[in-house]
Amino acid sequence: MKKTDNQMLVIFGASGDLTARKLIPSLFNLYLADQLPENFVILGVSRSDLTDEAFRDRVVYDSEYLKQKTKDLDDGRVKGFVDKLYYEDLGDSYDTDYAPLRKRVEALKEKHNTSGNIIYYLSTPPTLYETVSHNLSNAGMNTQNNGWKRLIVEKPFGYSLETAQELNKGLHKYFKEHQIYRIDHYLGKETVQNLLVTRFSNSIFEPLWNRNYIQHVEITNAESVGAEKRGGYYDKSGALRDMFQNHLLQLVSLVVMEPPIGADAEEIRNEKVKALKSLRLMTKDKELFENTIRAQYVASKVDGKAVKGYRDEEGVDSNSTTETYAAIKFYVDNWRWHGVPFYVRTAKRMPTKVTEIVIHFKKPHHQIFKGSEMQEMDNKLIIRIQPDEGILIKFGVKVPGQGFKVERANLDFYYASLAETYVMEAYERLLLDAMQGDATLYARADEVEAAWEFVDPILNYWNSGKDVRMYGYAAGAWGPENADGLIEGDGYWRNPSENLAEDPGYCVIC
Ligand SMILES: NC(=O)C1=CN([C@@H]2O[C@H](COP(=O)(O)OP(=O)(O)OC[C@H]3O[C@@H](n4cnc5c(N)ncnc54)[C@H](OP(=O)(O)O)[C@@H]3O)[C@@H](O)[C@H]2O)C=CC1
Ligand SMILES: O=C1O[C@H](COP(=O)(O)O)[C@@H](O)[C@H](O)[C@H]1O
Repeated sequence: MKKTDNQMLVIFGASGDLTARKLIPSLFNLYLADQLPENFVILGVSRSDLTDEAFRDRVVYDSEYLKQKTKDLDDGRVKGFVDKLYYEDLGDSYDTDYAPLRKRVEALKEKHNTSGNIIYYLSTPPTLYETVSHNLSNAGMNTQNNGWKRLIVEKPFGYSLETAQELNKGLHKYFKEHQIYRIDHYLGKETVQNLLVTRFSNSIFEPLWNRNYIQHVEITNAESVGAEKRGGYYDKSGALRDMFQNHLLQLVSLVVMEPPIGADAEEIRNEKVKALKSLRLMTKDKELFENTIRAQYVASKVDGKAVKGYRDEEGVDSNSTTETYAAIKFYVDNWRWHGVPFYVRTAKRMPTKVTEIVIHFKKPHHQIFKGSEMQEMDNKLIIRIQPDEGILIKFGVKVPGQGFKVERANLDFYYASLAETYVMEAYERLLLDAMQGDATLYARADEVEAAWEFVDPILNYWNSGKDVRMYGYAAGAWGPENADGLIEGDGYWRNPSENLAEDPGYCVIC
């Protein structure tokens, strides 16, 4: 087991949604699992006027999640965690003198013997990332003389290639790259990490993992929810920025990358950057027109209940041209993937919540078993990221009896079958990694920029004012029909159900 130094976690934006919904519950779970260091303190920081007690009430005692979680726990366990929580009010602005904050940090360090190791977690709006870093530096709080200092930065990391580059430059004025941890919570998901293990710890997949055997790769990220309470944020972002540029291109990079020489953070991230840089940029209007689809959900009924259209959501412009659905077809220009199309789609208000990667293998070159079913008989490797996490291989078997009727059978593995094993939540895993100084599951500056480089031309085209179609799709449907045309040459989108084992997909026999 890796060692976790004694340390302090300072969360900026601690009065916000992310702190209450994700960060504190994850830290609490780490505490229950005895994963926190012996001497450890969490200091929440923001502009809200809160005492330590009010902060503790807000993020622990009043939290619905923690109420459930602590229901059957003895109070001592809860109190043990709560005693590690403190709060510091910054005043009217994040752009202020951090001397009082420094004094508080010093006092807590002495009181709890946490040493000078500190993680600063920026859970504020992104516009404040550089401001906070600058003021930490002004107060001498980024120096590493008396212990390491790390900075965790939330998404979104930039709004475009240019803004991401500016942000990287801004942060690098105050922190070295090895101190910066850019969070992408998909990398904290167990099944996403398992993608590396599936590819590089088995000898049966790697020989097939290339253009000779793979027909196409399909990635679906579907959410059944709409913009919810984040309409204001989402309307300035859209599906491409919110999900595709970060989480989905991370998945793509793990599928595309070459085997790293080891499991070290830099080795893995070097390969991921190379993978992202090999995505073929689409720059001409014609290719952007042919290979990208955007759409918005419109009002409909889901399970008999009326569901609002996107433009009627709270915080969303009633003439909004922000996409809630994006489907992109692209190629990877390298030796391994030449000519293999990748189809990636992400959307809100789909029939179910599901994320999966499907590797479609080529059909046998020569079919000796005849019959219409054989047209459908390609092998698939389905890597289910969520829910019902697992891996499934579809392959043909003979139906007992006369002749050679072929049916498709499943070879599968489900994480749920590991009932005894505790599977950490993404934020738990990522927080623990940062505490231990392991950046493998965090995005590096060049990785984020390479992803933006691919996405920028698509966004520019969509926002060019040229006649780019914004399709509509009924809330609760699998996106616009026009998206079928995108994948047509390679079949159809696999519209998966929540349960992987029962999912027949679209094929004739599954
Ligand atoms: N919430 C989520 O599910 C997710 C959030 N993120 C990212 O995490 C970060 C935090 O998210 P979340 O907690 O939802 O954000 P919030 O909007 O809740 O903001 C966090 C805190 O920042 C302060 N703040 C908000 N707006 C401003 C402003 N205009 N100027 C100064 N301070 C402001 C507020 O604290 P105070 O007024 O007390 O200073 C607020 O409580 C964001 O970067 C977000 O993009 C990423 C993925 C998911
Ligand atoms: O980063 C984000 O992710 C969530 C989806 O995360 P998941 O772990 O539930 O798949 C998405 O709803 C949100 O819009 C986006 O900002």
